[in-house]
This record gives sequence, C-alpha cells and structure tokens, in this order.
Amino acid sequence: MDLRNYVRDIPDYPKPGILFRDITPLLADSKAFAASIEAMAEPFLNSGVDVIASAEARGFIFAGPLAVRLGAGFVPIRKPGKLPFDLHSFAYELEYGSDELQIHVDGIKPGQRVLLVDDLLATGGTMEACCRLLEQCDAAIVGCSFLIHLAPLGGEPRLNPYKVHSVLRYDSDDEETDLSAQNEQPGLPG
Ligand SMILES: O=P(O)(O)OC[C@H]1O[C@H](OP(=O)(O)OP(=O)(O)O)[C@H](O)[C@@H]1O
Ligand SMILES: Nc1ncnc2[nH]cnc12
Repeated sequence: MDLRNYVRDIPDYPKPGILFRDITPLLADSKAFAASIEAMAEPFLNSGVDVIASAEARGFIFAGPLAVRLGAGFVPIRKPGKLPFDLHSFAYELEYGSDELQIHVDGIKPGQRVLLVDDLLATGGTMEACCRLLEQCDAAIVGCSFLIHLAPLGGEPRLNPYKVHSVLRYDSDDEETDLSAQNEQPGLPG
C-alpha cells in the first residue's frame, strides 16, 4: 500500500508559500491508518518501550494506537492551561513568535523508556521541545517516530542524539520517498 496516495497536498495553507501535507484522507481510511501505525511502530517493536509521549493535537491521533500496539502507556504533552497537576514547562521559538509545551512532573518516572511520536517533522521545534521536557523528567528517550518528514526544513539534526524514524520522507515540494518501501523485497507482496 502506497501511503503517499493518502496524503493530500494543499498549496498556500495556512499562508502563502507553505505546502500543507494534509493527512485527513489517510486517517479516514482504516487500512491506510492501520498501515501507518504499523510502519511507525516497526523499528521499536523490540525496544522495550514503557511509554509513548506526544504533543497535541495531531500527535495524539497516532500516539494512542501506537501505545496499544507497543504495549506501552500514553503520556500527553500539552499547551499551557490544559494540564491540572504540577508541571515541567519548556518555551521555544517558532518561525514567527514563541510557544510553550508542558508535561506533568509525575507523567514519566526517571529511567522509563519513552518513544516520542508526532504526525510530522518540519523545523523540529515541536519535537525538540518534547525532548527537552522528557530530559527534565530523566526519561530514557528511545527515539522519535513520525509519519512524515519534511527533510528540507532541517528538523532532524535538532533531535540529535536521538534515533529518528519516519515513514514518508519528502525531499522537496514535489518529490517524496516511502522509506518503508526501501526495505521491501522485490517480488514479494507488501
Ligand atoms: O517540526 P515543527 O516545525 O515543529 O512542525 C511540526 C508540528 O507542526 C504540526 O503541529 P501544529 O503546531 O500545526 O499543531 P496541531 O498538531 O495542533 O495541528 C505537527 O503536528 C507537528 O507537531
Ligand atoms: N507543511 C506542513 N504540512 C502539514 N503540517 C505541518 N506542520 C508544519 N509544517 C507542516
């Protein structure tokens, strides 16, 4: 199944010059959604993941099913004003302006093995903030798993030294690579 066929490109959204990768057609198709979860989980099946952590909102869509698939718990990372207990916070710069993410101080126990999940890696600002929050929790970060990686936006180096896995890599606005297909054997169904 070619998951690229389920990602819709919307030019100039949410502002001129941005090519928005719309995953709603993929989410609406049960087989494409299930294949996405499987491909995001695959490198981490034997990694002893205790917890999936993810930032709202689109990350949550993938984090819940991945937690079930990997036999792990789920811990939310949220925008300010959403979590009720004591918090770790991390403020970070976006392309324009700044934002902040938070996690409960007891969401992750020191040493727990955590996989971070999001739908898409662009500049890496969101996932880098998640890494900093997990470091405040003394978590053992197993890696970061994405459905989509927009490689030209330079997010991956910001996640060093952590393992980064993505299912669909886009190297330019009109070129895409299905990384899962690179591992398939020619002639075998898949
Ligand atoms: O790598 P970055 O440049 O940080 O961009 C990636 C982030 O952008 C999107 O979230 P968005 O902030 O649009 O919020 P949403 O999940 O609520 O739609 C996406 O879901 C990632 O979390
Ligand atoms: N180009 C893009 N498409 C969809 N979501 C995004 N989040 C950040 N950049 C994005």
